[in-house]
Amino acid sequence: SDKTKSTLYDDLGGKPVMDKVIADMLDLALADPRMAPIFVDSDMERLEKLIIIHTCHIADGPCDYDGQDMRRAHDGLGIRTLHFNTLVENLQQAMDDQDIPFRTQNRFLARLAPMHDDVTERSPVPPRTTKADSYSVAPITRMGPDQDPETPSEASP
Ligand code: HEM
Repeated sequence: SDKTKSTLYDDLGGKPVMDKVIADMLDLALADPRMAPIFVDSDMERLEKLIIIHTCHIADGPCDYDGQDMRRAHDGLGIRTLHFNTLVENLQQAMDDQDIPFRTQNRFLARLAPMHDDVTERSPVPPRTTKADSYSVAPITRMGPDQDPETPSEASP
């Protein structure tokens, strides 16, 4: 590879800028009451370090992320598309604050967007229990019109 060509990580401003961007992104997320509950059980110091290494790796910086894969890391946290989009907004705000050009921001966001499905969960579909289901099925199968106790048949004494 061409060592004289800058990486996306370089274009984003390298470690001094990106460490600050990630710290600010997490501060913004924790300050948002829709986001904070998702982080309650997390060691934020550890998480910040891992995300700094991971984002550096994603942006072709000089870092090797060997932590959990994204699906496993986020499993069971209840993260929805709303949370994903909010964190992206927090990240954009943090990058704006460091005067990272939009063009460069978008190159980075384009590498994060495909992780949406690994990070988020869909809401479970509730079982379909309507009044119509129980009324139309249960009485008819349990007894026919002849056995209706309210209308004794002609044959009964
Ligand atoms: C592209 C999007 C995302 C990336 C690249 C990413 C990256 C990471 C990384 C590298 C870790 C550490 C994994 C480990 O513990 O080994 C992590 C954990 C975590 N992420 Fe994300 N994340 C993303 C989206 C989100 C979103 C949208 C939320 C919620 C708003 C979130 C909340 C968390 C939490 C709470 C943990 C820590 C879980 C724990 O304490 O074990 N992440 N993420």
